[in-house]
Amino acid sequence: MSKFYKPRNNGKQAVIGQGSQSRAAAAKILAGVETGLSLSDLMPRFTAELDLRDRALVSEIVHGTLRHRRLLNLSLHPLLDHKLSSKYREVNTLLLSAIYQIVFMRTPPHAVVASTVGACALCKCQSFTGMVNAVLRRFLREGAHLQHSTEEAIEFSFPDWLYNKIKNAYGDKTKAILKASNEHAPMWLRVENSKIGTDDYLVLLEKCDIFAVRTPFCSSALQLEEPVITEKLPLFKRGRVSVQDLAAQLAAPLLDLKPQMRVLDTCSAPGGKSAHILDLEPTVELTALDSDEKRLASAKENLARLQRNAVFKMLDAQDLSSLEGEFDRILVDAPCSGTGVIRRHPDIKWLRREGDIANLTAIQAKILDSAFSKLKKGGILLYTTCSILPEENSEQIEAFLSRHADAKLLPFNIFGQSGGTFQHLPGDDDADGFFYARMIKNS
Ligand SMILES: C[S@@+](CC[C@H](N)C(=O)[O-])C[C@H]1O[C@@H](n2cnc3c(N)ncnc32)[C@H](O)[C@@H]1O
Repeated sequence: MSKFYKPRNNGKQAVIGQGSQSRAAAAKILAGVETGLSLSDLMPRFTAELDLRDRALVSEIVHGTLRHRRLLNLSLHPLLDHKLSSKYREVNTLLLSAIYQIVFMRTPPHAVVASTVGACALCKCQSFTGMVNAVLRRFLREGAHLQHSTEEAIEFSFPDWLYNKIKNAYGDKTKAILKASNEHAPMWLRVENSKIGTDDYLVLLEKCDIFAVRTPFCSSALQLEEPVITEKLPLFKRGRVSVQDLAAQLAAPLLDLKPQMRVLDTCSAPGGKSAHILDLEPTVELTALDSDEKRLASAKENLARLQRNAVFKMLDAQDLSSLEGEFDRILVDAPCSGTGVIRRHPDIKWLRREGDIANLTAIQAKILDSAFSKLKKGGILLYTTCSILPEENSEQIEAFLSRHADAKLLPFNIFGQSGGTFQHLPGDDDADGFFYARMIKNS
């Protein structure tokens, strides 16, 4: 007997019921992640035809299934008599996402089964309709229980290599980090305070029945009670507000900007911190670089919405020798593992490979060195990542300081604490995981 499920043509036509389209889109997106593509590429591609409600449903199914993938697999595995060939990836992702909907979303089981069975045809696997139906019915018959594991990496659905790195770095705090990384992230706004006060914007939000709270850590930040689409935010199109996590909003103020300064943002796209720099000090001469053409275009678009100007350049920041002159302030918001923002991008858990980390740390070190060579004496370089791994953060900065005798840490206060570097952990203060290091070049 074959080890794999065989497609069967049993002559039955699956009924494509209401909701099948969104289930099929979710299954295709999840299968795409398994082939190494990111959610930011896949979501727009597979949800373009759906209305806003279905898009939100697909997003919830996809994010949740990725958050709990190992546990869902653990629960699915005993229900399968054979393996599913990778040729029929969508069958597997349909089943995983159906279990997610039944257990975590508490969607009525009959609706999940009907829409998932109907989605088989839309995923070009109608020959698996009977099998999908049988597996889900068995899951329900046997109590619809999620299997659990005593292994933390499985229980919190992290790949072993990443779990081990986090455990080595954080010991007892590991469980809290994993738990926070699997939770829904709140939506934070950054009010453009050079144009409108935070309290005034809060009033505008309330008039639109959108409720938000302030934080003691940052005067421009508002945390929404419920996420909304940006189209619903008052004056969004007119550039009075941006969506930006609290931890990211705490970066630009550390640059201690002054009027007319020359400022370099080495890794600027999609422009979140460039925009904040220009809001804090609109008179600075900002050069915004990125090595990715498409992403740089999105930074340009964002700054245009905010009615800000910068000199944009597509450039690999590992070699800045072509850039003229020196800068008073440099931000290196480096490409990183993204391990501090898994709660927003759960695909990171499955897309990153252990070997990526050494590549990233090498690139970060080169960007830091080339950026420092462009810093004026007495100038400030701010290094940030949305990573929680020491090799990209504290160890990276230790190595940098040992290479540059003319660099020294410049202490700062953040989240009520002070130091020359700061590692924020995901979920603390309702913000993302983020690392900050501020250096000054000796004059
Ligand atoms: C963390 S993101 C930057 C986010 C941005 N600072 C913001 O606040 O919106 C890192 C960026 O670095 C860019 N990048 C990666 N390698 C680079 C390199 N060698 N030189 C310049 N930019 C690079 C990526 O394309 C990506 O846009």
